[in-house]
Amino acid sequence: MLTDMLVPDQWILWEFAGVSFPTNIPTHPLLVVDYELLKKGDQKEMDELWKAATSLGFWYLKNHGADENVEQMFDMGAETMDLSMEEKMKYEQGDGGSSFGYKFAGANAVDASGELDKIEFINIAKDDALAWPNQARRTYPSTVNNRMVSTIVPFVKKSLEINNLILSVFNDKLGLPEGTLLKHHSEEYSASEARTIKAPKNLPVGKQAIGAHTDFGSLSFLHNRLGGLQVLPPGVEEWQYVKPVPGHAICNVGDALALLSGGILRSNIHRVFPPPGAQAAFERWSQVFFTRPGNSVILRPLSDESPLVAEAVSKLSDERRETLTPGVTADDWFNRRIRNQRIKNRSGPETWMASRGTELGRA
Ligand SMILES: O=C(O)CCC(=O)C(=O)O
Ligand SMILES: [Fe+2]
Repeated sequence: MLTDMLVPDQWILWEFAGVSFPTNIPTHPLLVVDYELLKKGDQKEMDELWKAATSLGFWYLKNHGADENVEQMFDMGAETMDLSMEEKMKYEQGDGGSSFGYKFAGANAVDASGELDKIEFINIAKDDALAWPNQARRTYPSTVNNRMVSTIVPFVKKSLEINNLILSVFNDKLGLPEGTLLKHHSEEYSASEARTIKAPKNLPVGKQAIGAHTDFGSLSFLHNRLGGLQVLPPGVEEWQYVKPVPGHAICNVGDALALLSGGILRSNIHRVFPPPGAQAAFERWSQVFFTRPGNSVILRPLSDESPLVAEAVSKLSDERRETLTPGVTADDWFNRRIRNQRIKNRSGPETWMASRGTELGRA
């Protein structure tokens, strides 16, 4: 098993050469999937992707061709975060359960105690990027508008191409009628979005920058440069860092695909800590594209469309089957999770519990 995992002993930092990831902390290797091979329909590569997505639910993706787009997104993010707080707050996502727009650091809880998150981010709806210069969902700061054509639309399109190919591989592996998963993700407005995240430097050691969570949507295409991301792998009691590796995106399955696949695809819990060791002295930037189902898609296992899903569901405990069959729309699922994370909506630990997805038992 270990032979086909990447365990990088030697790697250089993306932007901060000379300040290396500590060697004395627990890390978790990920399988590596080659996007170029996936595109060619390489069977072995598709098997590798399937293995990763059904075991940990996280993998590295190389040869994705998006690095330049990501660097431009970081530039857009820096320009946006440099705006005055007053300006940024004009575009804040608010407490109603929508995630598009700006989120200030401390707007969300990171756990049941109500401790505050440490990151700010800007979320741009896929629907707005694709509708530009028309507005689909909301307005954005000038720093976003100015880079919509040069930076954001290309990043969104590239991310969609990649995540859609991965969806089509999953569609085949699950034995779903051709185009089922794509249809569930591209026929109507959705919560799909690009997110640029900034964590300030010198955060208090041992505090969560982003609380433990499973991702809300279907697929996350993540790019970070400094350590901090941690996963809690199945059967393990210790959180482990995922190393950022040059040229390798980090991809993971979110709750929506776990639900639609009857738990065959794994949505694994993760969180973000301040960068480890000497890396803590730097700002931490990450860039994500989240593919999420169309707003009206009902989240429940696609048993009627796939014997494989039906069989998986038949083997689940009653409790697990219930968790995986919320039977609500993707819009409601997403809105509930976002809304109950917002500290303004908190009445007590129960608000945090109401923000949970498939983490139950592991969070
Ligand atoms: O910043 C990271 O490395 C991960 C971010 C993340 O998990 C998220 O935004 O859902
Ligand atoms: Fe996440």
